[in-house]
Amino acid sequence: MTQVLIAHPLNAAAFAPYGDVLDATGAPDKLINQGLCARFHDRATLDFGADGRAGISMFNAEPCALPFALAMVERHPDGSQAFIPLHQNPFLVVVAPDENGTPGRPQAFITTGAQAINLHRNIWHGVLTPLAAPGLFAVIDRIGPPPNLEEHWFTTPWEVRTA
Ligand SMILES: NC(=O)N[C@@H](O)C(=O)O
Ligand code: NI
Repeated sequence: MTQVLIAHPLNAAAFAPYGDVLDATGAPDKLINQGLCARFHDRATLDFGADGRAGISMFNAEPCALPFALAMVERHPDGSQAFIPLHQNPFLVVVAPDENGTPGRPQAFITTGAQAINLHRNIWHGVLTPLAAPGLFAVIDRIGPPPNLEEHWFTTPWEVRTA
């Protein structure tokens, strides 16, 4: 029996239990560069663990279409993971609460195209899922001893769609 997950517009409050939403909207924290640049300062909680360090990688991911079959979620016990789009296309973000070591009901969001996300350490999430090409992202996450990865494959994939 198919289980449907409705994707909603991403907002910081709904995402707060799972991570940070980064954008350049609203009042900046400071104006810099002789007033020519608005700085939205220090907007994410980064964590790379005691034995890791920060790394910046470039991802070029194949886009997916909705409805999307979400077969699995994963988590990184030793570090946070941030996805910063190098384009203005919306992408799909799926997260889930932890329930005694396995994910609970996932939540699906679609970004505005002008948002980045930072997943907090050990948060269940779907892997990077662009919804349009190019699926180009900068990713800031932990570089360190493996595995820093735990996967959970659903018995039946969730069907992710918009309302
Ligand atoms: N494997 C990898 O580097 N990326 C995943 O963790 C992901 O969340 O996309
Ligand atoms: Ni990940």
